[in-house]
This record gives sequence, C-alpha cells and structure tokens, in this order.
Amino acid sequence: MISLNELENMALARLPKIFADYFIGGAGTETTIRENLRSFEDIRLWPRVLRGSFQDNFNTQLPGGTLEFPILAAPTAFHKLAHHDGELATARAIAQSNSLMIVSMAANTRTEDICKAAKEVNPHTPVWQQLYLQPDRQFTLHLVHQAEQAGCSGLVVTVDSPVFGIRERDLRNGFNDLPKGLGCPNMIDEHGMTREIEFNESLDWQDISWLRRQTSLPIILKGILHPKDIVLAIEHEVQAVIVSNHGGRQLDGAPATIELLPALADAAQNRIPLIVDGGIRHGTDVLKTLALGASAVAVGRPVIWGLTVNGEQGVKDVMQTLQQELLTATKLCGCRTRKDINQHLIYSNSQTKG
Ligand SMILES: Cc1cc2nc3c(=O)[nH]c(=O)nc-3n(C[C@H](O)[C@H](O)[C@H](O)COP(=O)(O)O)c2cc1C
Ligand SMILES: CC(C)CC(=O)C(=O)O
Repeated sequence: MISLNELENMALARLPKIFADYFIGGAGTETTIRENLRSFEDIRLWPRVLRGSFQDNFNTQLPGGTLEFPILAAPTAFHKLAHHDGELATARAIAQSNSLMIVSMAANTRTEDICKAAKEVNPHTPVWQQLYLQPDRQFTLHLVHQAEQAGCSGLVVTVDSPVFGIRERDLRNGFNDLPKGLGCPNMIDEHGMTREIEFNESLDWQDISWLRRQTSLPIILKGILHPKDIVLAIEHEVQAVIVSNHGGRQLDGAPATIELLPALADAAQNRIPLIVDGGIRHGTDVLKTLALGASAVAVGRPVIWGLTVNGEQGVKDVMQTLQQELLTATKLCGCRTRKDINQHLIYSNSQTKG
C-alpha cells in the first residue's frame, strides 16, 4: 500500500455496493464530507531548513492512556461488514500500533472480547467505549458498567446525534438491517433482552452531569463544533473533546473540523485535550491538525479500508503509514521538537514574514 487513498479504492472495489455506500457515505448531498477533505488541501505548510534533526518523539498522553503517536481509531460501527474477523482484528492491530481504539456501541463484537484481544497483544493499550446515551438511564448505566468491567479507560459520549442523519445512499440501497448472524452484542440489557440503539433528542448538559456522577472513568464528548460548547464541556468536567462532524454523516452543511479548530483551541486554552477527526488521510493532515492546536487526531474510514483489504495487517498498515508520513512531514518542515509544531508552520498568503 502506498497511500490511504489508494487503499480506499481497493476496499471500495471489494465491498458489496450496499456496504461500500454505508461506509463511505454521509448525510444529504455530502457537502461536509467534501469539505473535510478539501479543507486539508487548502492549508499550506511552511517549512524551515538547516535546523538539524527531529530529536523528540510523538508520545501523547490522553485521559486513560498513553499513545506512541497522536493518531487513534475513531469509533465506527459494524466491522464484520468489512472483514469476518471484525473488531478483534482492528483491536489487535491498534494495540500493536501502540495506539488507542474507540469501540463503537454498534460493534459486532462484545467490548469485553475486544479489550481482551487488545490487551493480549499489548497490556498497556487503552480502549475507550463510545456511547449514545439511551433514554432508559438504567440501561445506559448497564452499558457504562459493562465498559468498566471490560477494562475500558474512557467513555466517549457522542453528542452530535439527537436524531439520525439522513443518508441518501442507505435509503436508496434499502440498508436497514445487518446480514443474518451479525448483531450488536453490546446491546443486550441486564435482563438478557436485545435492545436497539435509540437516538435521544431530549439530551442536555444535565445528562452529562448525571453521567459524571455515575462513573469515575474519564468522559470524552464527541461531536463538538462550537467554541461555546467547548467552554460548557470544560464546565461540566469532561476530560477531553473530540472535534467532529461525524465524518459528514450527521448534519450535512456543517463546516470542516480543521477550519473550526483555531477558534476551538482558543476557547479550550489548553485546559483539555482536543482530538480532531474528519478527513485525515495523510501524515501532513495530522501535522496541520497538531499545528493548529489539537492534541491528537482520530481516523474513521481509513481503518475500515485497511480491515476490508487485509484484516488485522491492513489496519496495522494504515496506522503505520500515517505514523511514518507524520514523521516525514515533521522532518521536512524542519521541526526539532514538538514545540516547533505550532501555528507558525501554517502558511497563509496574507503573511509576508515568518
Ligand atoms: C462507517 C462509519 C460508522 C461510524 N460509526 C460511528 C459510531 O458508531 N459512533 C460514533 O460516534 N461515530 C461513528 N462514526 C463517525 C466516526 O467516529 C468519525 O467521526 C468519522 O468517521 C471521522 O471521519 P473520517 O471517516 O473522515 O475519518 C462512524 C463513521 C463511519 C464512516
Ligand atoms: C449504527 C450507527 C449508530 C453508527 C453511526 O454512528 C454511523 O453510521 O455513523
């Protein structure tokens, strides 16, 4: 594999159209998906020269774990649609990459088994559980306890989904059921009953305060785009935020996350780490995101493409490619330490001096 874009083409050629469309698609006319990708292309890096070698590392401390590189796996549903080994393959690959996997609430594998697979490979690898807070608080609590008992070290609460986005490809293809034999085994309640994921449009900040009182695990809010919501998140004692437009799958027309990042970093004032996702496909995209104030990035679709094409090894290749590309870009920019990765790396044509 040469690049993640090449891998995407290989994966799309292999997958049945109905699954390919589910993975690659988004809401509405997919404006936001295109924006996520285009906005990275519109940012220029401004290198310095003759500054000696990069003498630092990319170790990244996040709530509940340390990563070797600031690149983690975003939560994505239904890994068994991509490969029969599903989430177990992803977990092993992410653990070997010294990275962090966020397990989707809609995983096809139990979180307990995912954690076990990850920790067999690398006992220090952190795993976070993604949750949609359910209208039934008892059941939500059951999901929280399930994640705690499995060994997760963070709860990622997705807050950009009061309702489900309108995904035209899935509507056209009639994708509304998983194939026989696949399910969401984390969605079994304390009485052994299978539940459906419910989207809860009545959620508000009091629900975050409630959750805060139920668990000592770090809470990470996913799907924040507004500076005022960053401030509220900090006031509600969340430990990190994932700046995300859900990969363009929820509100079509939302801005690209990378365009919003400077304003969001300004609001956060380094009080909590900002993790950014949406359209990260190259090491240069990672470097741009770090330079604009993020602590780390998350990747969604590329992990699915790696899984589709080559299972565990494919996901490892994705992580390794991004990690190596990040190092290459850092060196080409003349950075000696991580402190050199800051807004001065970003060129805007209104600037005439560095
Ligand atoms: C197929 C697919 C399934 C997803 N499932 C979830 C999910 O279950 N929970 C969630 O919070 N986000 C989910 N997301 C959103 C991702 O976590 C992430 O925000 C997005 O994919 C990042 O954009 P990228 O794919 O361009 O990297 C999903 C995204 C995709 C593509
Ligand atoms: C099954 C869905 C809840 C997963 C999701 O969030 C998505 O497809 O974007």
